[in-house]
Order: sequence, then C-alpha cells, then structure tokens
Amino acid sequence: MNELLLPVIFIVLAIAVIGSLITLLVRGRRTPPGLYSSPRDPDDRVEPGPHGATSTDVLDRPDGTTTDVLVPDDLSGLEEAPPAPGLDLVDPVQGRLARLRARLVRSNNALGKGLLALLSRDRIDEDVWDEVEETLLLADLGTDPTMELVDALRERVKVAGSRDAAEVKGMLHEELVKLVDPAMDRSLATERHVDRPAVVMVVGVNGVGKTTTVGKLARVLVADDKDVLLGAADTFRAAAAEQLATWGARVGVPTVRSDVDGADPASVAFDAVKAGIEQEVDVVLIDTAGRLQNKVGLMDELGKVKRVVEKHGAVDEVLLVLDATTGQNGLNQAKVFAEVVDITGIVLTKLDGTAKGGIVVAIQRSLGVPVKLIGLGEGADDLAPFEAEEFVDALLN
Ligand SMILES: Nc1nc2c(ncn2[C@@H]2O[C@H](COP(=O)(O)OP(=O)(O)OP(=O)(O)O)[C@@H](O)[C@H]2O)c(=O)[nH]1
Repeated sequence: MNELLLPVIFIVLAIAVIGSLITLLVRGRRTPPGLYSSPRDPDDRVEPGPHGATSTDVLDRPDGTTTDVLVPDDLSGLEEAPPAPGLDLVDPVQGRLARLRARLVRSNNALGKGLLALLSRDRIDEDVWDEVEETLLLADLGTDPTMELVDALRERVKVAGSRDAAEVKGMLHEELVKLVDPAMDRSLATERHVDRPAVVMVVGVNGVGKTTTVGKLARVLVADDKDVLLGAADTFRAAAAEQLATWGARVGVPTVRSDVDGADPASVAFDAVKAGIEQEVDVVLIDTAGRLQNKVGLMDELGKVKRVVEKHGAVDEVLLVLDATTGQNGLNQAKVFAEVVDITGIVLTKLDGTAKGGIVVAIQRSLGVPVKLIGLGEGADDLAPFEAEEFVDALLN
C-alpha cells in the first residue's frame, strides 16, 4: 500500500509546483494596471511618451494626401510598457464651484455688498434705484437684464413694504437666480456614441485660455473615468501643441499633433478624431488656434476645421471660450463665432480676476447658449461646472 502511496503523493506535489509556476509566468505577462488592453474599457489609461504621444504615424488626410501627424500608437505596443509614472491626482469635480467660491467672492462681492447696502437704506428713492441700476450695469449685466431686475425688485420691495436686510437679500438672490436661469441645460455632451467618441471643439480669440481650458477639461473627464484624446489643431502658435501635450501627459491622456509648424489645422483635427475612433476613446477634445473675429480668412478656416471633422460624424460640443475680464467685447466675439460654428456652450475664464460677473447673464441672453464651465484661476483644477444658485450665492456673500 505504502509503495503505491508514495508515487501518488509525489505526482500530486509535482502538479501543484508546475501549476504555481505557470500562474506566475502568466501574471508577469499581463498589461500593467492602468494601461490600455485591447479592446479598451473605460478605466484604461495610456502611457504617454515624449510630448504625450507614443509614436509617429502617417495618416490619410480627408483629401487623400498624407500629412505628418504624431499619433499615439495603437494599443498593442503598450502591453509590455512599464507602469505609468506618478500621474496627477485630479480634484473631484463634484462641488468644485463651492470649493472655489472664495475666488468668486473675492473678486465679485463688491457687487453683492454694494447692492445690499443700497437696498437696506432707510429710504429707497429714485436716486437709490438709479444707483442700483448703475451698479448692475458696471458689473456687465447688460441693459435689458438690469432693467428687468430693477423693475422686479422695485415691485417686490413696494409690495413687501419691508426694509429688512435678510428679506431684501432673499429677494435679490431670487431675482438674480432667475436671470442666470437655472433651467438651462449645462451638461456637456461627452457621452461616447456606439461607434465613435464624443467630439468637443474649443474655439475663441487669442489668449482667452483655450489651451488651458482643454487641459483642465481633460482632467475633469479623466476624473469622471473617461478615456480622452487631445487634438492639437492650434498649429499657429508653435508652443501650443507642446503646452497641450504637457497637460495631457500629466493625466495620462495622449495628444495627436503635427510636427510641422503651420500645418493644416483641419487635417490635424481630422486625424485626431480618426485616432480617437481607432483607439475607441470616449472623448476627443480639439484645441484650435486663437483667431480674431474680424479676420474673415481665419474665421473661414475655423468653419473648415469643423466641416472636415464632421466627415467622421457630428461634433457634439463647440465650446466658445471668453475672457470675463474683456466684458462687453466678449459679446461681439461671441456673435461672430456663433455665425461660423454653432456654439453649444460658453466657458467663461478668468472670473477670478474681475468684478464683472454679470457678463454670465449678458452672454447667455445674447447667444441663447448656456455658460457651462467657468475658469477661476490658473491652477490645473480651477475649472468648475457652472451652477446658477452657487454662483449667485457667491456674489451675495
Ligand atoms: N487667472 C486666470 N488665468 C487663466 C484662466 N484660464 C486661463 N488663464 C491664463 O490665461 C493665459 C492664456 O491661456 P492659454 O490657454 O494659453 O490661452 P489660449 O486661448 O490657448 O491662447 P492662444 O493659443 O494664444 O490663442 C495663461 O496664462 C493661463 O494661465 C483663469 O480661469 N483664471
């Protein structure tokens, strides 16, 4: 019996040892956590190379010729890549405006304080209403919204017959929220389609913060578990593609760019979306060059970028970036851009540096398009989804 038992034990032990070795070998060959496996799933992350791209590729252009565009490699080559080095941790997006409200309060509370001081005077006569009007106009609220607000408040104060500070503040709060319009749909169309990514184009004049906004938005989307790809269609400014790729690399997002200065932006944008389709990403964000609204050639070029991208399918969002500190000039820019590319949302940057928060209302009114995001600083996570109530709260505190 013992003679039989010994070989059996030996065989069982040998099988166990060989099994363990095979398991270890298979584990060692798996994709490091965080890198793409094929096909992609929402949690995969790309390992950025220099400039955020992982290799160079030559893609077909829509017109059949070729262009040198740096496209992140397709996913197969990433299997053996080392784990990503420390990527940035992104601040949670939920409640960002509440966290950044100190910035708004600092720059805009003179408006709220001024209005409250006027409205809590013992006697509110015509002169006081004139001052209220002036304060609102100075905050760039615009003429029509200012008149509406003054009329509504005048009526309510008369009916209430009250000068109680808390009550007046409550009325002002309600009327301002109405003007900012909480009912507008401020969600970003960044849901992937069945067969292609959502495409977001970012447009605007020079220096308003387009590239910075694309970089910050990439972080917002990554924090929301989305696979993102950036397209550097700002081929005007030499440093723009590098700046964009650096933003992307910080959160493991690849960038499609051209290595030729002054390359055709439509071609780069087309190639970016093509790469996004091939790599099954969720969202492609396209940065475009700053262009003055009165330069017809440049505005035509922007229209072309959008039309060429749309050979892949409709663009989901066209975000117009406006610098809040430029006030009414932003309105003129907005109107011209809206004629060339259908604007679906406004990003209002540099609201941390101006007391003219009223521009939110003016811009929404003149375009009929909601402010979807606001920039409240130069920090990587200083971009917040816009919320009407929270915004008015910050103005009045
Ligand atoms: N204070 C503040 N600065 C900002 C904000 N957004 C962007 N900036 C700064 O604005 C400057 C211009 O930003 P860019 O992103 O390079 O602007 P751009 O529109 O891409 O510029 P061009 O490509 O030249 O048209 C940078 O110094 C940014 O840090 C913001 O919300 N607040």
